[in-house]
Amino acid sequence: MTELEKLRPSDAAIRHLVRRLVDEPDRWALFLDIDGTLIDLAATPDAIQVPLSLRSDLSAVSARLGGALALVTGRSLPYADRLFAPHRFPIAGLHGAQFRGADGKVNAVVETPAFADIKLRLLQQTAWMEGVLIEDKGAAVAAHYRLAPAYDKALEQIMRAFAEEAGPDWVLQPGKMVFEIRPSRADKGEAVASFLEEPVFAGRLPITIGDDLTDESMFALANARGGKSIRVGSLSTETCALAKASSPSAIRSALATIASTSADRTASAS
Ligand SMILES: O=P(O)(O)OC[C@H]1O[C@H](O[C@H]2O[C@H](CO)[C@@H](O)[C@H](O)[C@H]2O)[C@H](O)[C@@H](O)[C@@H]1O
Ligand SMILES: [Mg+2]
Repeated sequence: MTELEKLRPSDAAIRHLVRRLVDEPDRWALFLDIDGTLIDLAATPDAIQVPLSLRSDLSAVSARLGGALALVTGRSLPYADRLFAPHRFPIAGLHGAQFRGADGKVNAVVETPAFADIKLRLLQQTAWMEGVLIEDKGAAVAAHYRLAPAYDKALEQIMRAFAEEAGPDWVLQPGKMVFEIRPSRADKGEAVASFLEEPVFAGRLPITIGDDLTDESMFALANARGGKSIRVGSLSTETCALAKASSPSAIRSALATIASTSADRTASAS
């Protein structure tokens, strides 16, 4: 059974996507979220598993698209790079606040002493909440409650207060079993807009694929530019994505198919 045949009937948008990317590799640019989109969610941030083939499939798809593939993630740049080493893709980290274009140049918000102090006090104030994990990402911080769901409201209150104290350069970013404080300078939509100004991406239509609230801004950007937006997983909240995919596994199957389909075998992908 081929990777495409493994897809569920509800993954029609993914089959269509594969056809588009195989048939028209010069027309599209691909923007991919990481957690919950490329990689299955796990109990803790460090418990994720990156399938070995995903790295090489991403690299092959990127080559096929002439390099017009970028990762757009809430993770920090160094963390995301480690996940896909030895490959290094154009990437936006911290939900858009860190940016490395196709030319390799990095533009990133740096943490201030005041923000470092907030992170320290956040650790102290949540130390009693068994199961709550604080993920220090430099200029952003995430408070995870996947292992302690009873603390969601208490944690939201604490994070809201710290986000307010941090001032207008930071903003509260809710996500899947997590509250984050991230730089407000750029969101994922603005990051995708910046990529589209680079020569490698310019003139192409954006395809954005994500699974969470933070991805809504890049869905909206893709919709406004005549591209495609795909939300992965079950929809517990409203989304402006125009299509859906059942799971990260469906996205990986699509990438594997594109990676292994040579240009003269286009017809077999449909
Ligand atoms: O924008 P993304 O690439 O999807 O990153 C969003 C956040 O993902 C991570 O947290 C989420 O995934 C964890 C691992 O599966 C899971 O344990 C957690 O509950 C999820 O919220 C990551 O830890 C964050 O830093 C990212 O911002
Ligand atoms: Mg995600």
